[in-house]
Amino acid sequence: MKIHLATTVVVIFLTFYFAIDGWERAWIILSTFLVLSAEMFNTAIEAVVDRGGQAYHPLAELAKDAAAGAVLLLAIQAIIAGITVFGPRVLALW
Ligand SMILES: Nc1ncnc2c1ncn2[C@@H]1O[C@H](COP(=O)(O)OP(=O)(O)OP(=O)(O)O)[C@@H](O)[C@H]1O
Repeated sequence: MKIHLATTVVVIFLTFYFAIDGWERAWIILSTFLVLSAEMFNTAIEAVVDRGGQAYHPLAELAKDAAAGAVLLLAIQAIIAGITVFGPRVLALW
């Protein structure tokens, strides 16, 4: 979660540094906050599962793996958004 929050601060800074606006900024901010939200849901699901006990259970495994998978999918989407929006601008600096 700390890594996600630090990344969010950096990404928002970059949207100002590169003067990104309109739909591109909306897409970047949406992607960032979706990852944060998914991480919070993941944490909530982990807490509920652990509250039920630490013993191995296939449903506990399914719940944790699905929640972690959701975070991974949205993180991949956010990386694609970042590369699409920031990539050409970073390359233009060289
Ligand atoms: N009670 C359980 N029963 C079955 N499998 C479990 C159980 N607890 C954890 N696991 C398996 O271990 C994996 C890691 O679980 P853990 O609770 O350590 O999550 P984590 O992803 O390491 O958490 P964090 O987000 O804090 O890094 C889960 O994705 C799941 O596959």
